[in-house]
Order: sequence, then C-alpha cells, then structure tokens
Amino acid sequence: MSRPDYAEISVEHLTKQYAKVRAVDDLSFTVRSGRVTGFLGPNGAGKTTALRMILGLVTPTAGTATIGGVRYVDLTDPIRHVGAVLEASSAHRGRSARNHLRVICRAAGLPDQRADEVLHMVGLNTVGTRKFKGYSLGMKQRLGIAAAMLGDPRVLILDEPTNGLDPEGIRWMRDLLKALAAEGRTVLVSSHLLGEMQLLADDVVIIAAGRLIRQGPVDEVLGATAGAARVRVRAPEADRLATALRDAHLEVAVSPDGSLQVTGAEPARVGHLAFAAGIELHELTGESADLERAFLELTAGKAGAR
Ligand SMILES: Nc1ncnc2c1ncn2[C@@H]1O[C@H](COP(=O)(O)OP(=O)(O)OP(=O)(O)O)[C@@H](O)[C@H]1O
Repeated sequence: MSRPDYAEISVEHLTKQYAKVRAVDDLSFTVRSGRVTGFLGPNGAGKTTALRMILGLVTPTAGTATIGGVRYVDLTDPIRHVGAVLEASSAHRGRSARNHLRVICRAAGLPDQRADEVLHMVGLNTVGTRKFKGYSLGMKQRLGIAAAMLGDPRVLILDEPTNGLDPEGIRWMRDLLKALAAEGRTVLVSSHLLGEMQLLADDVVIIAAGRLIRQGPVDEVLGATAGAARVRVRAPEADRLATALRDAHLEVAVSPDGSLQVTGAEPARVGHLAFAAGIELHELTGESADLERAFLELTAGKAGAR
C-alpha cells in the first residue's frame, strides 16, 4: 500500500459553474498517498463543491477528478476504494449505530462483523447498541468515520470532520487520521481550523474564490510566506542592529513598537550577529512557523465568501 509519490487523487482543470457563481474555477492539484493533505480556503472558496465533484456527487462543468486514475463514478465497488465523511453522519433515529453500519455492510456485500470492527476503531464499541437519536455531535462524527472505514478504503475524504468536536475529540481525530495515513492511505481533509491543520497536515492545498492559491508540503508553503519562522529582537541601537542583520543578508522589518522582525534565521544566529557587532540586546524571541499567518497572507484580498 505504500506508494509515497503516487498521486492518488488527481484534480485537473476542474470547474463548476452554477447559475451565477463559478464555485470552482480551473482547479488542478494532486493528493499523495501516505500523507494527510489539508484542504484549506476561506468560506465559500469552493472546498465542498470540489470534494463533491471528486466523489461524483456534483457533475463538473469542465475538467476531471480521478482517484487512482479512475473517476469515482467508474470505480467498481467504490466503498472498498474511497471512504467519505461529508457532514455529521445521519442515520435512522431509532436505529442503533451497530445496526446502521450493518445495513450498509449488507448493501455493500461486507460481512456483519465489519460493523463491530469499525465501531471499535472509532471508540464507539461500548455504545454501539444505543439508538442514534441519543448520540452527541461528537459521537455522530465518529460514526461517520466508522461508516467511511467499512470497506477498508485506501482513500479517505473528509469535509470539516472536527466540526462540533471537543478538544479531546479533535485530538482523537488527529491521531486517527495520522495513523491511517501512516498505513499508506491517502487522507484529504478540509478544515477551517488552521492551528489544527498545522498539527495534522503533511501537505496543504489552499484555494480561494474557486482557484488554486498554493499546494505543497506545509513546511515549504510556510517557508515561502509570512508564515515562516521569525525572530523578534529588541535593542537600544535598533538601527545599527538592522544594518548588521541586513549586511548578513537577513530580511528585517521594523515593528511599530520599535522591535525588529527577522525572517530567515534562528535566534542563535541573530544573537551571534549582534554580539559580533557589539550591540546590546534587550529581547531575543523565536516565533515558530504559523500556518494561519501564511494562509492570511496568501488569501488576502481574494474573495472567499461569494
Ligand atoms: N448548489 C449550488 N447552487 C448554487 N451555488 C452554489 C451551490 N453550491 C455551492 N454554491 C456556491 O458556490 C460557492 C462555493 O461554495 P462551497 O460550499 O463549495 O465553498 P466552501 O469552501 O466549502 O465554503 P465553506 O467553507 O463556507 O463551507 C459559494 O458561493 C456557494 O454559495
């Protein structure tokens, strides 16, 4: 199952034109196996529409989306290839989670025992016989994942799976998705929670107004933007320090409070350069890379909500 460089999901020139809105506009990106890919964009960017086109639920106006080289609608036995969690799962209110999963198993030709296996996987085994109507939002999210995993798919697609989860649930979801990717599966997950994505994703695909803004490994995307690691430094002779740092080819910005923001160096290097120039420091703080800062820079001015 491990084919690390294999583009498991391939989106090419995908476009969806609704009457008045071009929800997705000539969008191309790839999603690799063995990694978690975060699908990010402001509200209305077109994430849900793109995921629905990948899953054959919305017909593209133009372009294609394939999974392992095959369009979803052409997959034989799709439940064994692709699992999807599109919204908090719904089920018959009076039915138990276990029976709900068994109904899907029977329709898909899977053994009943698979229902118990996936209930165990998502931590619902002790409540699997309780009726769905008593489930919390977090339990419904877990049930959605359980249903998606029934066919042991190699590709998982999730739209905002952490919606409504408490911090413990979010952490559980993160650990599960990372573990599934570590098994060689392809995990594509949309989310608004950028802090969470920074902890979860290996790669990101960022879109705005239906178009691709950036895709690649999180580290690369951060390194090329305002989200890169920075050092904040304060000195009585700020001008002289700025000159010394720029002479060493570092990028230096002066903050309104007089401190300097240095991009492209570790605190130790900044401290060393100051010491070598005989400049006294009053503060030297490393700021780690930040996906939220990168996202805001990349999507600034690009209409999200449309
Ligand atoms: N069935 C539809 N008919 C008309 N317009 C639609 C339809 N579905 C989506 N849209 C529009 O397409 C655009 C993209 O919507 P979409 O739900 O795909 O964005 P999103 O990135 O998932 O947003 P959010 O983060 O808010 O969920 C929006 O302007 C939306 O109003």
